[in-house]
Parts: sequence; structure tokens; C-alpha cells
Amino acid sequence: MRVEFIKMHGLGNDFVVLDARETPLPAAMTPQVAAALADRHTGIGCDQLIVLEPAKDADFTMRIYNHDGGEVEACGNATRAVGMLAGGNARIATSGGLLETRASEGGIAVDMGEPRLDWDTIPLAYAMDTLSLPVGWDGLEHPVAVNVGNPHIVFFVEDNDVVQLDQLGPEIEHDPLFPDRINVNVATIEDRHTLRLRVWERGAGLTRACGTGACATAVAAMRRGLTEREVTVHLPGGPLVIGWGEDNRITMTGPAAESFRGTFDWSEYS
Ligand SMILES: N[C@H](CCC[C@H](N)C(=O)O)C(=O)O
Repeated sequence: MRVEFIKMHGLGNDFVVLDARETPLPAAMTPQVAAALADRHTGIGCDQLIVLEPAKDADFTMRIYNHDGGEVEACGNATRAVGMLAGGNARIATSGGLLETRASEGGIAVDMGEPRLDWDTIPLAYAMDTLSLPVGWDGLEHPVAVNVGNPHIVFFVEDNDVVQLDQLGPEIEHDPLFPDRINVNVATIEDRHTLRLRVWERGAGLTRACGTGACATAVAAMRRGLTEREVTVHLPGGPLVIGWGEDNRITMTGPAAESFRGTFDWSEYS
């Protein structure tokens, strides 16, 4: 059975979107099918696979599968992409919570909700001060831990361009300190309004941008008093504007784009 897909991206963090709001998929999505579709050699290829489904008390449900097939709670760049697909303004139910998008002159603005800062909400395996974990890996020391629907740690370094994130990322991602694994952010503060960020994503590896990583890194910098409460985060794929309001809610604003549309034969991937 042929299934339609929409190829999209947010600053080069790319997605295959399956819109099952009107027509259900031939069968329930599984980690195996998601990984097969995400494979850049034998599949369509993407960092995350996104499935849109009907929702009771939202416009629709967004399910997120990483490149490795694992289903996860949040994806900031994909939220902007499907918000754009829905015309800009959308209320989107995810397993990480309800997200609201609106059209903005910067592209799409997303209310990402409130960060979770306690060790057991990241989650960590042990009670720790999440503002400065007493751990380190080869020069990456004392990270901040933040959950923005999904789990992140954030290292601040002099020059994040020289960090061997392709080697350190998987080691940290799979450390037993992180029962649900972790997204690894390495950031450099440029000034009180500007950060540079590179991300090793849980289940996807190095990506050109990570929306939730930008949110987690901005909150981490603000918690440490390193920046103002609105910053521009420069990722390899481009900039995102992140604010953390007095209402404790995070706003992420940035572009989203559709690349192309196509179809695939479901039976070849299941
Ligand atoms: N790798 C993330 C999901 C995608 C996050 C990223 N693509 C974003 O834009 O937020 C995780 O396992 O929690």
C-alpha cells in the first residue's frame, strides 16, 4: 500500500512527516519501521520520523521517532514544521505535553511549556544539583541538566567548535547516570544575548540543529546568570530565538520548511 510523506526540516534538522490525521497508516508505527524509513541509505532518510494522528483535546497528536526508531517525548524543530503545515497556529498533543504554535515574523513561535529542573524529572539515576552536576568526560565538566519535554545536559566551554562531540556524545548519551539516555549540548557564550551550540542528539547523533537543545541550553545559561532572558542560539544550521518568561514558560521562534513530497510502499518497510 502506497503511503504519502512530506519531507521537512527546521534549520537542517530533517523529518519525514506521515500525516495520518485523515487516513490511518496501514498498521501501527513501530520502532523497526521508523528506523527503516529514517535510514539514509536504504530508506527515505531523516533525523526524526513524525506521525500526525487525530487528538481529542488538541488539533492533532504528534508522535516522534528518533533515527534509531525510539519514540520520544519532544522535538522542537519538528513542532515548528508541523505547526507550519497546519497553517501556523496549532495546539499539538505530544507525550511530553501540549504545545502551541503561532505564525511569527521569525517563522513559527512555539510555547514549549515550563522546564523541569529537579534531578528526578530529568531524570538522573541519583539525587544531584542539576545546576552543576559533579561529573565530567574528557574536559567536559559540571554540566547543567534540564528537561524541556525531553532530557538534556548542557556543557559550557570556551570554544565548542573544538570539542570531539562525535566521540564524546555517544559515551555520554549512554552513561548509566541517565536512565532514559540524554541529549548532549555543548555551548559557548558569545555575549549576554548570544550563544553558539552544537548537539549530539539522543537516538540521532550530530544534527544540524536541535530545538529542544536550544531551549535547554538557553535555560541553563539563564539559570547560571550567564545571559539575559531572551537569547539567540546559533546552531550549525542557523539561529533560533529562545525566551524564558517570568511565567516560567519557554518560547522558541525560528523557521521551518517543506522540502518535497512523495510516496513509499509500506510493505517494503514493514
Ligand atoms: N533527539 C531528541 C528528539 C529530537 C529533538 C530535536 N530534533 C529537536 O528539534 O528538539 C530526543 O531523543 O529527545
